Order: sequence, then C-alpha cells, then structure tokens
Amino acid sequence: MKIVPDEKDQIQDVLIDWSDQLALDIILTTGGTGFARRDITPEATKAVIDKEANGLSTAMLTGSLKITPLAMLGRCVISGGSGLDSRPGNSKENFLIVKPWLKHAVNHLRENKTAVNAVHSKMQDKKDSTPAHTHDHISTTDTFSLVTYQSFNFNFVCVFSKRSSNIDKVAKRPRKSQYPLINFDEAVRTVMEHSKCLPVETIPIEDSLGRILSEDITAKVSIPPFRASIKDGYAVLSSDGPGPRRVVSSSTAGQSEPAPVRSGSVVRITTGAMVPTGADAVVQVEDTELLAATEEGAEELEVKILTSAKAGQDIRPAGSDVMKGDTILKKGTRLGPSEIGLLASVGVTQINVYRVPTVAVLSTGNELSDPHGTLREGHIFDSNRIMLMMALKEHRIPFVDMGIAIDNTDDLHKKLSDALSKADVIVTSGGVSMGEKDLLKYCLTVQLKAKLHFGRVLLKPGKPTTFATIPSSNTEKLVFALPGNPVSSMVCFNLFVLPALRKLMGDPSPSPTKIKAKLTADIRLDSRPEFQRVQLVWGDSQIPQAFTTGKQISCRLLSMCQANALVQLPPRSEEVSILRTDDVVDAILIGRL
Ligand SMILES: Nc1nc2c(c(=O)[nH]1)N[C@H]1C(S)=C(S)[C@@H](COP(=O)(O)OP(=O)(O)OC[C@H]3O[C@@H](n4cnc5c(N)ncnc54)[C@H](O)[C@@H]3O)O[C@H]1N2
Ligand code: MOO
Ligand SMILES: [Mg+2]
Repeated sequence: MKIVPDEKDQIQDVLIDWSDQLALDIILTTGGTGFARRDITPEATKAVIDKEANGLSTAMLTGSLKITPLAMLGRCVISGGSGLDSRPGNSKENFLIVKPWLKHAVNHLRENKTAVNAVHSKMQDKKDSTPAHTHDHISTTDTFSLVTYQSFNFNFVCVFSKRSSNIDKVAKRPRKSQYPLINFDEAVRTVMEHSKCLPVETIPIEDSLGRILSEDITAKVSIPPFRASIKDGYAVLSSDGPGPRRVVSSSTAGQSEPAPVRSGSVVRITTGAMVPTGADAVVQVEDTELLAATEEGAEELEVKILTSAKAGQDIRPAGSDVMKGDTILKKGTRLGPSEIGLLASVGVTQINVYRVPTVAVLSTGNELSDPHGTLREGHIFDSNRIMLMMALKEHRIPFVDMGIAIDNTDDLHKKLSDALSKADVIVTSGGVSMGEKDLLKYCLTVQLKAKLHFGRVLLKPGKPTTFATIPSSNTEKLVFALPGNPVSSMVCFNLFVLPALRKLMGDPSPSPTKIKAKLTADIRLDSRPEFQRVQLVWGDSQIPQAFTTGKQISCRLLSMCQANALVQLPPRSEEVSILRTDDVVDAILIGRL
C-alpha cells in the first residue's frame, strides 16, 4: 500500500514499479480523477498503460449512476494489459461492481485458458449473469495490491498490470531503489522475529556437540554413586588417631564391597575407590610409614598413620557432586565437550535438542568461475560460496552447496526452488543491488512469491542486503540474499545469518558477542553506520586494542582475513566525522580473541 501525491511522474513510477518489478496483476488506487487542476491520476496512468478495457469502466459507470448522477463526472481509463479505471463516487461500490470479475480478468491476463474457459462454459450452461465463480472471488491475498479506497467520496482506479515484467527491458528499470534503507537494528529485529526454533529431535550424545537442549536434563544416577576416596592412601577410623595399624585389605577403584575397617586396622585404598564401611576418613600414603610387609614385599602388613585424620577427610560422600534426580543442565544449554561428559557421567546417552537448520548456499553471477575450473575471460573465481560454507562448517551447521546460478531468472528460479526443497535457510550472494543483472529480488518476490521484509539496510558494508521468507508447511523458510562483494557477504553473514541460525537451533542468546575495544588509529566515519574489520589484541590495557586489517573496501577479501572482530562505527554527523586513536567503540567478536 502506498500513498502518492498528485504528481504525475510519482504516480507513474509506482505503477511501473508495481506492475513490472513486483509484477502485480491488479493495482487499485483511489483519488485524483476529478476535474480539479491537481486531479491527474487518469493522465498519469494513460501514460504507462498498453491497452484500455472500457467494459469494466462502463460497468462501474452504470453501477455508480444508480448511486449518484455525479458518477457521470468521472474520468476513466481502464485496461486489460495494464490500464486504469477511475470513477467518482463510491470507490467501495465501484470495487464491488467489478470485484466478482477481477479474477476472471486476471486469468485472461495470465492467459490461463483453463480458468477462462471454465467460467465461460459455466456462464453458457447457466445463462445467468452472476459470475460463475463468485465463490472464489478475489481476496486481498491474491497477487494484487489493494491500494486505498478509504472513504466513499474518493475516486477509484483499477490497474491491471502485465504479468510479465520489464526485467529484461533495461531502460524501464527503476533508477531509484524501491526499497527503503531500513536501519541496522530494525533489520536485525526483523530477521530475529522470523527466526523461530526448529522442531525438537532426539539424538545420541555422540552427535550433540554444539546443539541446544530443548529441555532440562536430570541425573539418572548420583555422582559419585558411592563414598569415594579422593586420595591414594588408607581408609581409617578418624577416632583411632595417629599410630600403628594392621593393613587388613585393599580397595581399588572398580572394586565393590571392600572389607570393612575396624578400630586398630586400615584398608589400603586408591583414589576413586569405594570407601569401606566403618571408615570415616582417608589418610594419604604420604602421611604414613611402612612398619611390616611380607618377605618379598607383595603384601603390606602394618603401617604407621602419622597424622590425625578428621572425619570425612579425603572422602567424597555419595551424591556429593550430583544427586540422582538433580537438574544438571537447563533447557537452552549449548552442549560443549564438558556438558556432554556430564551427561555421560549421569548415564544420559540420548537427549532432546532443537533441530539444526540446513542452509543452502548459492552464488550468483555470470562473471563467476568455479575455483576448481579455469578462469574464463572477464570472469573471477567464486570465493563467496566456499567462504560461506566454511563459516557454516565452523559453526557446525550443515549446508548444501547449490553451486553458481547465472544471471537469468530461469536458472535462478530453478536453483532457488531446488534450494528450498533441500534447506531451511537459503543464503545467496550477489545480484541484489541496482544492476540490470541483479535479479534476486524479482525472483524472490515474483517467482517464489517470497515475502520480502527488507531490500536495503543503512549499513556499510551490506547496503543491498535482502531478507525474505517463504511459507513452507506450517513454518516459513528464510532467505538471505547477501551482497556479492565478498566482504559484504561475510560481514552480513555474521550480522544477520549467524544470529538467525543460532535462534533457529534454539540458542537463547543468538546475538553476537559485543565488547568494548580501543582504536589504535584515527578512522574517518562514513555516511552509513559501518562495521570495519579489525584484529583485537589484548595489550596491557583493560580492554583489547583494535588494529585495522587495512583498506576496508567491500570487495577486498583481505580485509576480512585474520579479523577477529568488527568495530561498529556510527555514521558521520555534523559534530563527529572522525574517531581518534584510543577512542573506545563497540566490537562484535567474529573470531577467537
Ligand atoms: N548504482 C548502484 N550500484 C551499486 C550499489 C548502489 O546502491 N547503487 N550498491 C553497491 C553496494 S553497497 C554493493 S554491496 C554491491 C552489491 O551488489 P550485488 O549484491 O548486486 O552484487 P553483484 O553486483 O552481483 O556483485 C558485486 C561484486 O561482487 C563480486 N561478486 C559477486 N559474487 C561473487 C562471488 N561469489 N565471489 C566473488 N566475488 C563475487 C562481483 O563480481 C562484483 O564485483 O552493489 C554496489 N553497486
Ligand atoms: O554495501 Mo556495500 O557497501 O559495498 O557492501
Ligand atoms: Mg549487482
């Protein structure tokens, strides 16, 4: 929906863009069709339509005259192909007059012969004048944009636009982007709003590294399951105090039911072994002396305890680490090696986690050669695909390599549809800016019927970043159409894609880690908020120092290499156009510090 002033070229721009870029079937507008000097809608529309369709206009005129004789003052243009009808009087009534037939008109436009003939034969059989398909009348979810018919005294303009677009008529492409530059935070919010936890699955703990628990985990056994010795030494009665003791048996780790300890005797014990009944302390071997042993020394017969043991000394009571039934890991925990070890220690070997998204990675561009092939004249090697796939690998996110699509709507449509069937998320690079071969937005909105949430972000690098969603069974798939410049695609992967993927896999804190960093050189600010690549180094200062990776132009992949952070720089303002050495800025971590 859009409100356009009574300016002929602005009305024309919108009509051309909506019919050609968005390839809408119907555009309804109201207003601007009276006799006043500013009323210009019919003229603006006549300038862009191919054919007129006066039948609808007559129908509306007849219908309107029944409401008010003023209808005769309407100036109308209507088209099949791409045209307009503009009527005075009651735009809602006007719309209701033509509405039952719009779907039929659109089927004509689309040359959908089956649908058209179906209506005709129904009409033939019934010989009645009610439209054969009143039940499937146009709904606003159809591929047409109901602009505004607010009140009854507005006029009414209906545009049928061509299904085909001017995608291949370069002179007709928009010279200004139709996509507002939304700000970075809003873009992130939009992405995260559409990134919902994937369903839960049960997996063995061996496959669980990096996964997020979808429920709390409770211990199946206590740790330790029995009283365990912390030291290698002798299990004693603390009340015996220091002095000579008979060594009556031994308890080694793994042994069960060791002989009991009575006053005057001890049981030799190893770390982790079961503490025998009767004993209430362990004295380490370093605090004893050997008094007697068998001939060949195979057995100890008597030792001297040199210290006074305290009750409980060097013994781990059963369940002292974890009691059976304790919650040991909370829902939302990301599983690392230690967490998985803990699961094993309490006998948990199958867990419920959120499914990890599969990501389809597609490079686009006629100029791309596969790095494994030969470099053709005028080509460059495709670096983005492997870079993005390795970034996914680094985060243990499965991916599907969709190869390279050429700048052609059929190839793009085929590859994007294939990607949709294989993945939860599609990440493309290239073809989203203003170029005549930048077809992604068209393919997404027109061919894949995606909902495009934003097509440009006030951001450097990454301005043309495009984010869309495509309904899929009871959820929606995410599409990140990243800019082609390698640095832009990598920076935007970190700023938008990775947080979304983390959220999909259940991570309760999906945003990148942000810390403070100190600049080590002056930086001239850009008109856009900017993320510059830096290497953060912990010097002796409280916060790490940020060393630039050099020239930051977004095609220079070198500026990404060895970068472990992106410093977030504000846009240039009247007051501040340069940041100085030692200024402190926010830095988003993208690598190890
Ligand atoms: N008139 C305007 N031109 C451009 C604008 C603008 O606002 N007005 N935006 C600029 C910005 S900012 C960016 S970012 C780029 C992004 O454009 P696209 O997303 O359409 O990217 P492409 O045109 O397809 O490619 C840009 C650049 O990157 C190279 N490239 C593309 N894919 C790969 C790949 N897989 N591996 C390596 N290099 C790749 C491509 O050859 C181009 O040099 O648009 C600006 N233009
Ligand atoms: O948006 Mo860009 O600034 O070249 O990536
Ligand atoms: Mg481009």
